[in-house]
Amino acid sequence: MSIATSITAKEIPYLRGWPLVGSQLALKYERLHFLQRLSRLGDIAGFSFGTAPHFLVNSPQLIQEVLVEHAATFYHRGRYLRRAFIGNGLIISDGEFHRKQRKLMATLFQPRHLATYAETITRYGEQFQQEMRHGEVIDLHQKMIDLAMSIFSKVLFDLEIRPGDEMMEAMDIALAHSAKVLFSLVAIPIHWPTPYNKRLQQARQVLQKRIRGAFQQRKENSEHLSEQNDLLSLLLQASDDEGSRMSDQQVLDECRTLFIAGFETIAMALIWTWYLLAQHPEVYQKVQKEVDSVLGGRTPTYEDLANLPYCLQVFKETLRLYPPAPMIRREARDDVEVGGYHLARGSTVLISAYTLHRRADYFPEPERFDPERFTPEREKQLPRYAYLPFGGGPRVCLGNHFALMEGHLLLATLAQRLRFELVANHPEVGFDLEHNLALRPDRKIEVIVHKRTEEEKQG
Ligand code: HEM
Repeated sequence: MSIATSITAKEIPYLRGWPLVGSQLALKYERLHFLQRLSRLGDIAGFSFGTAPHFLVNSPQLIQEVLVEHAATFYHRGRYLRRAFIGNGLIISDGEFHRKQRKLMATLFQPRHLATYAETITRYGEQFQQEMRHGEVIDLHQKMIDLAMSIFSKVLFDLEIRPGDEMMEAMDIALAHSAKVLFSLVAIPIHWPTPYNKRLQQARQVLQKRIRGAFQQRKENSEHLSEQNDLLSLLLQASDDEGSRMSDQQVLDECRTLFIAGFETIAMALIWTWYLLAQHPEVYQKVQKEVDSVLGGRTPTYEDLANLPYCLQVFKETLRLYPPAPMIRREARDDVEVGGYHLARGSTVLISAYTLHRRADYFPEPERFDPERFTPEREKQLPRYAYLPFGGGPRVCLGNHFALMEGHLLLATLAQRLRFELVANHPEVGFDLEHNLALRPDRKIEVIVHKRTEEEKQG
């Protein structure tokens, strides 16, 4: 089955869904499986969902057209997120306002700031490993969420958040809600007094209270702002070429945005990294050999990263197999041609790093975990937009350098001191893309902690 969307345009293969609901159930309950079925139809494939035409675009060339060349035509729709949690933050904003905000916010991730965030990351990493006991069984999933939350709240707001903090649950509710509304044909207004909305409002209040608290504190001590290096303080000081600053409301919206965009993605990337390493001892040994020879027992610094290339390869390969943000969504403002295919105004385009990263023509034996794919020489041979964990074009992830640095540093810090072994007969984990935006394991991942001895380190 295929559809020709104009007389001259090429035909787009099409996957027909159920009458009335189209592919809604498949997208809601078996999203990854459904996206993979679509990707097998070709570089672009259509499916039915609601009244608007929907397409999965799965080739580097077409993705470049959507995200870069026609970036102004394909916009990012996020009105439900806006109402509920983010206001008009960077993920939601559009056009000239987005461009201006992006420029302002890029200053937060300059190398001199990254170097100070690096110190926070390794401090928390060392604290984490010190608290581990040899032989104990831990829930890797929960521990990585706790670690990522502690680091991110420190970097973002200079807040100390410990496991069990109310922020954890509030974030979970916020993220699950964002995912729920993304593929619902009917959205219940959030001011209706349903039990679900009550929980949502409570979560929103927790996030607002804590973020406003940190914000108020900066405002009251504004004379010390320039001495502080957390992202909130930098946002308050950021100014454009004419010297204008963001309004207070905008600063708050951007803080919430950074939190929502950055925390869960990093946490998931860390979980998948350790899960894969526990399954591949030969890769783990190579990581440990590298950290032992470069660091010799000391805590890594930002400057060390250039000398730890294998650790970075491992992290990049993890993001290929399990991209924490596995789907990007855009809508066409106007009729548009993409790769000779005609897409009508109002069409929705999905881009899935999960299916793209499984194209065997770019990643032979795609299900195999193989960090050698990311040696500098081999990475250079990949076509642009074949590897897309952070998206691309004017909306490419703002925190991509930060995220790579955090993964790289934590890998080096922890691998030097610890080894994780999956408990015997651990079931294969599945993916929970139905309840959250990020690619999450759908169950506990239990591992046994091994603290490395000096003999082990000397090989
Ligand atoms: C491994 C971790 C991460 C992954 C895989 C990831 C992935 C992504 C992707 C795919 C997008 C593009 C979405 C789109 O085009 O619609 C994005 C956007 C964004 N990310 Fe990340 N991200 C990560 C970490 C972070 C961190 C740590 C931060 C903040 C410190 C962050 C902040 C943002 C922001 C603000 C945007 C919106 C950019 C815009 O629309 O201009 N991300 N991220």
